[in-house]
Amino acid sequence: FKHRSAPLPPGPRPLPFVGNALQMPRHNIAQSLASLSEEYGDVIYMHVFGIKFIILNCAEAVLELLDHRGALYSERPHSVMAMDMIEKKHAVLFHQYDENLKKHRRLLRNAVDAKRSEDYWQMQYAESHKLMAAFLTSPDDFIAHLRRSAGAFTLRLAYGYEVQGGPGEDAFVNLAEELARVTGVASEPGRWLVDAFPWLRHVPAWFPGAGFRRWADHARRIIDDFATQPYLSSKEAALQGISSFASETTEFVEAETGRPLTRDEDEFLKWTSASIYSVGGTDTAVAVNSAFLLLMALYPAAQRKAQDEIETIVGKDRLAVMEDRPRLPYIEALMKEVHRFIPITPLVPHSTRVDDEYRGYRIPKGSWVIANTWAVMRDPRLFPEPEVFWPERYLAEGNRCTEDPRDYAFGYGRRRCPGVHVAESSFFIFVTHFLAVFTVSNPVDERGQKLTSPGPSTDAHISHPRPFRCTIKPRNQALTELIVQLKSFS
Ligand code: HEM
Repeated sequence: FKHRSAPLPPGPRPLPFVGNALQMPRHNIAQSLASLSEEYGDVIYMHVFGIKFIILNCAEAVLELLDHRGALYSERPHSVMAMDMIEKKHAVLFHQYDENLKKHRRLLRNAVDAKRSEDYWQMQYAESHKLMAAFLTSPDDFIAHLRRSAGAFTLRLAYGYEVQGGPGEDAFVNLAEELARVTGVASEPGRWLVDAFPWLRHVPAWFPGAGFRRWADHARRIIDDFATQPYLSSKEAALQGISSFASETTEFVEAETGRPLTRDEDEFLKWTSASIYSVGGTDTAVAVNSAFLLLMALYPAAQRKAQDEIETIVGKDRLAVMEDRPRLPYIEALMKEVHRFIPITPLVPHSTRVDDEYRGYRIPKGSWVIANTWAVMRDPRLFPEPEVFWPERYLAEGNRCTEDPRDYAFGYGRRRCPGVHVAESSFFIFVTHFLAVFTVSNPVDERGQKLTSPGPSTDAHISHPRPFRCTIKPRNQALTELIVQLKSFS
């Protein structure tokens, strides 16, 4: 009762019936929500057609609610479109916080925790060699190469599946791309009227104006194909002696129970495996690696400094390995600064099952409690002069900033990303291999206009830099030859 009498957090004045629908930003959403703090403070309330949003624009509020009060704030917001109509509720990312989710996360942790992720280094090097070779052959297609490479790694990890052909040629990689598109559209907050009026879901698909139902049917088919087909392929791979997350987890559960997987367990593991490939490694790796390329093209002094460090510590005639990582402090700082400057998951939605109170304000149960990670990364109290791309800020030669942007970039509390170790080793390998072999320069936008800053990224829930072109040129003859050789062995 105490909570019910507290006022809601401040926010833009709503209109009758539609609430804040007209003030809810549609473009550059994270930045626009962050700018509301000037008028309303760090914790903001808005509602759109009855859906309640609490926007958290500072680290203190994000950590207090999503981390320290994690027992209350680990739900996902209920979205009729994303969860019911396209039945993504089976998917780990959209799962409610219950015993099943804990089980999914336990299985994932077993496979990708800090220690186990070392088992994948060889696989990651091999993929990186292929990626560097593809950059040598057709550097302008760098995004397609990044996408293929990320898909290849996660398909191998999750299912033991080897990607076939070049960019755009593998059916599973194409499916993942379609899935990323579908998921982004389905989960945009407040986009679908059906979220406000759940009874609309019962309107037949042929009914005029019921386009959302047809769209949901299409999305459901994509998601089913996506979860099922590669999972079936993992069983074939296992028969040929190729192990994977899916096959090793099957063995693990069967050894524990002393019997084959039941149908329900098989279905369950299908969705855990799908989370590695869908939520996990694919779209995120493309986003973070392309953010890195764009930033290196924009800030050549930082690129040069990173290349010098690699040449001094690793040398000019081999590629870095994970054991080199502790000896490359500038690279580590660079990776942190990429995560800070272009956060690829700028808005992270959680929800709460109970009414709560924070700073004297009421947090109604069921609200979308959105961590604005973009705002945290641009907070001058944490990162002085946040608009400056400055990896040195984390080092003794800079201002020894002790904040690590990765504490925010991978989410919060009990829903924090389970794939962080695999993600960071992939990123390290990409950064060091790329900078040893290539230099990137001349960033221009789609219309050929010179870029001088990264500009806002896309508004999808995994946010990518907007399309850009750049020049990627080899800089080291010996390593170029090495890449060609390694490619021919793989
Ligand atoms: C640069 C790469 C990555 C970034 C920035 C990233 C970031 C995130 C974020 C922000 C979340 C939401 C956390 C929250 O709700 O508080 C998340 C969830 C998740 N991530 Fe990652 N991730 C990355 C790579 C990966 C990889 C490689 C895997 C798998 C091997 C993975 C698997 C997952 C899964 C399964 C979830 C859902 C967890 C849940 O809802 O409980 N991610 N990630």
